[in-house]
Amino acid sequence: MKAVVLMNMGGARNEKELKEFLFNMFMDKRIINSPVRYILAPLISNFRYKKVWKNYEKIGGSRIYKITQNLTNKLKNDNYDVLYSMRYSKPNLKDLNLDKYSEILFLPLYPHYSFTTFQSSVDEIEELNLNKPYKIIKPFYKNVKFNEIIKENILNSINDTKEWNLIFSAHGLPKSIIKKGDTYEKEINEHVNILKKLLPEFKSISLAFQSRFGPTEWLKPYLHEELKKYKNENVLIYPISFMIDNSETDLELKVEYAHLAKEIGIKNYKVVECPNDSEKTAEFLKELINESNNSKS
Ligand SMILES: C=CC1=C(C)c2cc3[nH]c(cc4nc(cc5[nH]c(cc1n2)c(C)c5CCC(=O)O)C(CCC(=O)O)=C4C)c(C)c3C=C
Ligand SMILES: [Fe+2]
Ligand SMILES: [Fe+2]
Repeated sequence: MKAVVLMNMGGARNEKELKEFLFNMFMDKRIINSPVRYILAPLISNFRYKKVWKNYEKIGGSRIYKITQNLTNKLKNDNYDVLYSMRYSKPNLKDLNLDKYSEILFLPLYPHYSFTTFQSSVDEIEELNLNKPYKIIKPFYKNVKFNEIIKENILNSINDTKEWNLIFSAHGLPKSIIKKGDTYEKEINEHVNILKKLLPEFKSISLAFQSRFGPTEWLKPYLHEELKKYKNENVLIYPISFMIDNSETDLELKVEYAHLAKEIGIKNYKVVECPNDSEKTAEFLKELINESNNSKS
């Protein structure tokens, strides 16, 4: 029997899970590539989780689990089992009982490559030392079906596109990681260009980066700076880095940046849903899985 494993970052449904998530994230060499992580991971997780959980409570915890579980159920069929794993929270890949499968197809749910996301998932797969055939589906931001879903979600959120300024909000990344050869920024720019060509006319279309963390320089423009340009205007945000809604979209974009938008005097501020567990997303992923199962390498 074959298995397909959906892989995602993880998230927090309670305080304990948040502490674990933060600890595991900052212990990942793809996030902090120096032994200083052995000091920073316990420090950041211990000092941050209580304060951050107060914010997570506003959204009742992360939706990443529920949606990933629904998507997993929708993909189930007679030809292969479908499972999911989370990089920084349970179940981790090593917790799944993969021994019983003859072949495995891994599907990291990241549309773009980054050392910190896709490559970190590859690390996790390699650590399993599997002695059976397996494949890993590559980032899929160029996929036509995927981009049709994004287009549809954007257009279903508003009526007159010419009245709205569309901002693609990408999760940020430290510039130091890009300098080491991470292609994330390049792929995000390419993705924005693909989507621009598919979309009708908006008042404006731009790209900004959310979630800067710590004192170093991250990819720019920062979303909080970009928003300042739109006093008395309508702003529609599309969270371009994510397949599935999570605290970065439900809390950061829909609560925290929404609050900032109000302070700035933005007229209307809306955030588009991610592809999530819709029928169309399940169809798209089934196609991606079938293409991969039928390909040689
Ligand atoms: C050094 C810090 C971080 C890097 C680099 C980073 C990259 C990165 N993250 C995502 C997706 C998600 N991140 C999420 C939460 C989250 N991310 C960081 C830090 C970095 N992310 C922190 C500290 C947190 C926790 C929240 C907080 O304390 O502010 C999540 C959400 C999890 C959830 O609970 O729902 C996702 C998803 C991407 C795609 C990415 C690089 C491209
Ligand atoms: Fe993050
Ligand atoms: Fe964030």
